[in-house]
Parts: sequence; C-alpha cells; structure tokens
Amino acid sequence: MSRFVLAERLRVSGHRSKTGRSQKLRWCSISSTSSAADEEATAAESLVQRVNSMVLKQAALVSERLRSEANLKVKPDIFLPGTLSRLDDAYDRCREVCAENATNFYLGTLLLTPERRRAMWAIGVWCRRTDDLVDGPNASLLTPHALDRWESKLEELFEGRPFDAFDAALSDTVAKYPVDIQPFKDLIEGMRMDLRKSRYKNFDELYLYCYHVAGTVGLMSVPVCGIAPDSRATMESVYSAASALGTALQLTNILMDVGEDARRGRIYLPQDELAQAGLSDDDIFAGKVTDKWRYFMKNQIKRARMFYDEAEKGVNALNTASRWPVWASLLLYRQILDEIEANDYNNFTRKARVSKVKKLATLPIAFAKSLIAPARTSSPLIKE
Ligand SMILES: CC(C)=CCC/C(C)=C/CC/C(C)=C/CC/C(C)=C/[C@@H]1[C@@H](COP(=O)(O)OP(=O)(O)O)[C@]1(C)CC/C=C(\C)CC/C=C(\C)CCC=C(C)C
Ligand SMILES: [Mn+2]
Repeated sequence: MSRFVLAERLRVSGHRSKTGRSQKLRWCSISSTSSAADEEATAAESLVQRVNSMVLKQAALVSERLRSEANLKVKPDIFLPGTLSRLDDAYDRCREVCAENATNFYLGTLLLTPERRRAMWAIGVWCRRTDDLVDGPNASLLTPHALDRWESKLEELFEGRPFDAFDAALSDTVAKYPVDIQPFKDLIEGMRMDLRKSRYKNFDELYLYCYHVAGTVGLMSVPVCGIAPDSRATMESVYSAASALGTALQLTNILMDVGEDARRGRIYLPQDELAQAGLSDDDIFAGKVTDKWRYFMKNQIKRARMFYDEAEKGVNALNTASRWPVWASLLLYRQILDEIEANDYNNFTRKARVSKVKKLATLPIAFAKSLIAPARTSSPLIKE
C-alpha cells in the first residue's frame, strides 16, 4: 500500500472531507463544516506536504552526496576540547549514556556492527540530550534562547568544532556518514514546539510533531544503517519508511505515557478525536478507563500499527547487517501497544512494559524477518 493510500486508510472516524480536494496527502484529519473543512484541508495538506518535502529533501541530499562521495571534502581534524582525549573515549562516554537509559534502542544498537553501533550511540546521545532539554530535570529552565544556543553548537560540531566529548563523537560520525544537519535542526524545532504547545487540535498537527521529534531520528539513522547496494527500493521510499518508524515509535510513546504526560499538563492526543469519542481533557486528568476510552484507544492503537506496517516495507532495503537491529527495535516497541491492550487500556496509572522474556523471544523473530528478501513488486516505491 503506498504512503498516499495509507493516508486514506488512517482516518480514525471515517469522516470524508467535503472539499473533494486530493486526499492523497491527508493523514486522516477529521473535517467538520464545509468552509472549516476547506481551511482544514489546506492546513492539513500544508502540514503533511511540509513533512513529505523534508523527507524527500533528505533522501535527495544523501543521493547527491553518495554520488559525489569521491570528492567529499574531508573535514578538518576534529579538535577535542580540554585534554586531547582519544575519540574512542568520547564514543565510550556515548555508550555509557545510551546504556544508562537502557531503552529498547540501546538493545537494538548492540546488534549493529561495531562502527555503526558507536555512530548510533553518538546520534542517540545527541538526541537524548536534546530531548532532555524539554523532558529532563532542568526542563523548567529551558528558554527558546537556550535552544538557539544548542542549535549553534550543533552547527559548530558539523563544521568539525565540537564543544565537548559527546559532540566530538557526533562530529566524527557526521564526517564519516552522509548525515545531513537538517533532521537535527528539525528535532530541535520539535523541542520548540514542545515549549509552546501542550495540546494538538487534530492528527495533522500531531503528525507534524511526531515527524519533528522522532521521524527525524529515523532520517538521521538511515545513512548509518546504510542501504543495501542491490536494493531496488527508491531512496524516497526508504526514508519514508524510516520517518514512519520514528512516527510509529513516537505515537507508541505517547499512548504509553498518557497518564505521565497528563500529570505534567501535556495532552498529545488529538482534541477533535477525543471530542468525537465523547471525551475531554477532564476525562484524561480523571484517569478513568471507560468504554468511551477503550473505543478511543482502540482507534489510536490501530493507527499507530499502520505506521509500523509502513515502516516494515523499508527495513529490508537497508544494508543486511542493519536489518536485524532495526527489526528488533520495531518489534520490541510495537509490543508496547499489545501490553496497553493487555492492561485493558489503563495507560493512566499503569505503564505498559514488555517483559524481558518477551524481549528476548523477539530477537530470533527479528533475525528471521531480517533474512526475508525485500519486496520485488513493481510498486512506485521500487526503482525501475
Ligand atoms: C537500531 C536503532 C533503532 C537505533 C536508533 C538509535 C537512536 C538514534 C536512538 C535515539 C532515540 C532518542 C533518545 C531520540 C530522542 C528523541 C526521542 C526521545 C524520541 C522518541 C524516542 C523514545 O525514546 P524513549 O523510549 O527513551 O522514550 P522517553 O523519551 O524516555 O519517554 C522516540 C519514540 C523516537 C525514537 C526514534 C528512533 C529510534 C528512530 C528509529 C528509526 C530508524 C532506526 C530508521 C530505520 C530505517 C528504516 C528504513 C525503517
Ligand atoms: Mn522523552
């Protein structure tokens, strides 16, 4: 199913936009009256087009850099601030931070080749530090100016002038892999959105947010994972799948943390879909599992799973050595949705957790999936 057809299928309530505009770029926003639907349709398409164009730009950029790899300018020697510690020490510091969080992604990175593993640790630490600006212990001190300073340090490290050991590892990584700075800047923009926004009108707004805070991480990861030389998938389809995986993971994270986020005054769930299910912010704060909540959550989980389905199409276009870790992360995180269902949709007071036994049992399944040859259908997602 192409990404555009997916958009049609992602509608939660089955509402059809009254505008008759091309729906292929709409990610299931719920239309209301005809004139409002016109405005929403325009706004929705522009939000989705913004994401699509960012994904396409990144894919095109990497293609261009791969073509001109021969004359790729070797970045100036990286200056390590303070005592000139070895780059290995910097990467080891990244490994420690990633291991501390011990998320599903750390387990995934352990299945990568040593070179790719440490590159992902460098990217992962930068992403974690960026996320912690909004989510971490000092989040209350965060200002837009602090994010601007963080972005300046990002530009410095991309130019080979890292600020600290963590940045030095990332600086080395982006000098070795065709990773563009734009997804990193877009992740910072996602933090700015978190600073100014604590409600999301509809899924189109939430979809844009998910791109910024998680789809971008997928775009950062593709150049490190590498694309199989014999893959017939288009660069665009691989990057779209990577962005879809990031979105699937973020939607899962949002559904897992509804109670935790509400206690911090944040509701990421689309307001129009809550209203359609007869729910309000007060119901979220009350934290009662009702039949209305179960109905609402079933639709949210169904949509999140569709983004995993979209991501699955691109995993085996990656370099063979990178498929297992990505399958493992995809399957491990998707199981969180199963656990929310098993908890009778009580994501207010119970944090869905996948048991160690289930996590370990997932690894051979992920390995088996990584061996399946990528689809060779002549879909538009495959190069002719
Ligand atoms: C093997 C593998 C998956 C490597 C990825 C390693 C990596 C770069 C991890 C960084 C993840 C991170 C900390 C991002 C910061 C922003 C953030 C927090 C994003 C949300 C993650 C949830 O993190 P966590 O579980 O710790 O939740 P809390 O913040 O503690 O509540 C996200 C939900 C999104 C993370 C997104 C990814 C890891 C992208 C995965 C996509 C790929 C690896 C591309 C695969 C390619 C194809 C073609 C499918
Ligand atoms: Mn977080």
